[in-house]
Amino acid sequence: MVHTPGAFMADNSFYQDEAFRLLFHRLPMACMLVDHRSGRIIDLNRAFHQRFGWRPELIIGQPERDFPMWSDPQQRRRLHGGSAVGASEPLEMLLRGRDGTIKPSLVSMEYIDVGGVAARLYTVQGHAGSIGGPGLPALAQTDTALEQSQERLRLALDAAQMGIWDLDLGSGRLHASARAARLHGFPGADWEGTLAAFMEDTAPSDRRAMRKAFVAICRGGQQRYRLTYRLLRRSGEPRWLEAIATLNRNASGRPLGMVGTLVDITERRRSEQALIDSENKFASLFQGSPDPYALLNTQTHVFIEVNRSFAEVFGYRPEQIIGRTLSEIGLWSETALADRVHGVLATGESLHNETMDLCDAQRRSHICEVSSSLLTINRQRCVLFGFRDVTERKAIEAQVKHLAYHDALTDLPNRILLKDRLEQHIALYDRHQLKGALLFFDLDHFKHINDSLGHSCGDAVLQEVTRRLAGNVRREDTVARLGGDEFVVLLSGLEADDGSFADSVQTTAEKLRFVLSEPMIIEGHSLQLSTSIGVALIPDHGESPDDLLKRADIALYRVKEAGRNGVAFFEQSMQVTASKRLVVENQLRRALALGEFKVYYQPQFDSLSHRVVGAEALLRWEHPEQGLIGPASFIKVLEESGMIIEAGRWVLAEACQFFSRLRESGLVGFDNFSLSVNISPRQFRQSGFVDLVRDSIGSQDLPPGCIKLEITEGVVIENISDTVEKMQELRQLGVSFAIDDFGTGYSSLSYLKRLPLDLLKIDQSFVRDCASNGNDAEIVRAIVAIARSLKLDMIAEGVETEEQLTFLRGMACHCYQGYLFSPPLDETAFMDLLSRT
Ligand SMILES: Nc1nc2c(ncn2[C@@H]2O[C@@H]3COP(=O)(O)O[C@H]4[C@@H](O)[C@H](n5cnc6c(=O)[nH]c(N)nc65)O[C@@H]4COP(=O)(O)O[C@H]3[C@H]2O)c(=O)[nH]1
Repeated sequence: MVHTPGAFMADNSFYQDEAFRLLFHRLPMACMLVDHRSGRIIDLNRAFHQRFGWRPELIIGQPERDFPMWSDPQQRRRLHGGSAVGASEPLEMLLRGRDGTIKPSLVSMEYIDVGGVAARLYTVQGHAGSIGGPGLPALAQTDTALEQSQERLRLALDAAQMGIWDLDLGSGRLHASARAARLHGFPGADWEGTLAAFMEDTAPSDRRAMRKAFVAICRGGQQRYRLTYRLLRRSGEPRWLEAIATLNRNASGRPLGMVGTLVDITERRRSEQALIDSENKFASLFQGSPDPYALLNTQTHVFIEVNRSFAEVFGYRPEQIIGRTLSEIGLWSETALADRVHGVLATGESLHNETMDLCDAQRRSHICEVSSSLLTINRQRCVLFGFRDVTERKAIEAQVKHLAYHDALTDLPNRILLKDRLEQHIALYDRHQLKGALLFFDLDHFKHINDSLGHSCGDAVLQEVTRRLAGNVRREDTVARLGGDEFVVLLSGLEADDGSFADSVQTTAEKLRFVLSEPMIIEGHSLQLSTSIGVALIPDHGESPDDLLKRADIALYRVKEAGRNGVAFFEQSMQVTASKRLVVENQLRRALALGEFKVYYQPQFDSLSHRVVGAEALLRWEHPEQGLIGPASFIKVLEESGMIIEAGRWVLAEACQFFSRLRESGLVGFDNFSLSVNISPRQFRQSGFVDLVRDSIGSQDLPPGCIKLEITEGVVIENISDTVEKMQELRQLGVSFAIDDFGTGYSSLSYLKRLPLDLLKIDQSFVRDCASNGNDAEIVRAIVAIARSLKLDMIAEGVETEEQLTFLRGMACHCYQGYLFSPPLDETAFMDLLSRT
């Protein structure tokens, strides 16, 4: 390695003591300083350069043994052969100048301590001439030369702000130069007095230490010593002084006196202390940090230090890791990452929160954000690595991402992921002439399970359905849940060439339907599901995910319409029906906006008192071209499209206003007439329904008891507890309830018992043949018995004949509505009828 002087000096940071360097260069004798450990030349002084012509910038950093100055290597070895400590005897040597001349010189070598580092100081004290060169005149030791030399030394000491002193051990008198005296707080010029007087302000503990050291020096063979001590000045801070002294002995080794220098090192101490403080701060930050940290040597790639958190996170004890290399530990298991980190150490490049996969002692993976910075600690260049373990955070992020594309309950792909896969599959099928199918599943009457057995049971059913579907399709197929009880299966990569493609889809769909229909035991309940499946073939039925989903849904709608529990493939005609439905929907929306709806009223007649006791409000559509249309053809569309909410609100308001007009006309009273209004399931479930009823009735100042709400089984089945709660709230206002179509659906007696009902309507489907069909007669009888036992009023609807009425009256059911008495009438006709009866 080639050392440039600048680089070598920078490396020898100990050689930064400005005072020493000044003194070194001002010394009158030629001096050379060598780093004892490396053997490299640290510095040559000015006198050396002048005497031998060697230029410091070419010499500094070179190995001293190769210095061409040594003309005779044996002489050099002799010089080194002396004691390993202290100073060598002066040796006459022949030294070579830069111009090649050989100069006889008196050379001595001394081991000294420079800033805590062992160094060799070569001193050339004089020479007697030169051989083979231009030759210099011999230097006589004249007084003038001595004076000049002393003056130079004084200047050097001044420049280094050093005082000098000497102590005569015989007399105990100490002589201090003016600067040394000033350093001890004595004013004026040179000082002379006793050692005790000079040291008076020295801190007592330091004085004791000095005394001990002095005794040890006198007894031992050591000649030079260095001491630091504090002066406790009355004014201000204590000052730190450093004394470097040489002990003079006589020929028999008895100490005679001492000479030495004195320098104020308070500032140096302060900066040293500041450095220690900063190192302590660094150490406590390093150790106390919750994040793992490791310090590595840039050259050897050895771990110098790791903190507590590092040990905890990566499972190593510090002693298992400190002193070992990066490669030995294998913290970065991936070769590419390890190479990157070796690169960071080599170049000093810094990392900033770079995500890396690391391995702990148990070879477990830790995802960490790694940062690094280059530092110099104890003159060693090292890289500090900081690790933030983000394994958990990354796992959460991955989970959040997973949740965005999966259904939380079943962990199946959700609509977004399904559409994404569908998109990819469509493109793939197109390229490879393959086909696929989209199966849209709806669990028939799943709501019943949720409502009657609770949501946890419903969830368990959905999970079981997931298991069955996933377990009965191929790995390349996708099972997705779109929400609620809607599942989709994407059958992929089917061969397109033979005509049996649709058949095989049909077979798979039937198989899945069968699999789902197998009984399941959920939370102790034995359940059996039936499923409706709508199928869209890819690419036959659509080329985009949205089209395919829509068409599979249309096919599913068809299955539901046909009574559920079946499979239907999409057909173009279904699209036509769906489109027609859409047209009707648009027309209805228009009708609502343009006020084409009307309310008709069908009287309810008490055959016992021969009085009209109420009426049912029935919706009609006055179509501009088709005339008056009954609700049977459009009420379902209103319900499914959600328009029933607005239409229902309008009917309720109309009915209340009509009642108010009837009342004003004096045709009815609050206590002898009630108006029934049909409430659809969707309308009943909407939030704010109770307020809507209260406001509609209140706006006409009607007593709530004159309005009767007719609900169907659909309302009850959806959510019994919510239904009961809402009914009770309205009941408290005074509103009464009738249950329409009782017995036609799934509602059970237990439901009926829980509902706060007032009136039970006998459905016209039972009334129609009650006089001629024994079964229907029995049903009517049973319904009448139930109503009676539950203390409910009764009314029969759809009564068209006297026979029916006679039968009903025989059952003690006297109230009825039907064509026998009157069809539904518009407002005017209804008022006419009232005024006539
Ligand atoms: N065959 C026969 N039918 C008779 C006889 N007497 C009355 N009807 C019809 O029977 C239906 C009785 O109404 P619903 O059972 O509540 O059945 C209603 C009700 O469920 C629903 N509906 C009517 N208006 C509304 C409304 O404003 N809102 C809601 N949500 N549903 C309504 O539409 C259904 C059908 O209503 P409409 O077509 O008006 O049909 C009415 C009425 O015209 C008769 O003697 N023989």
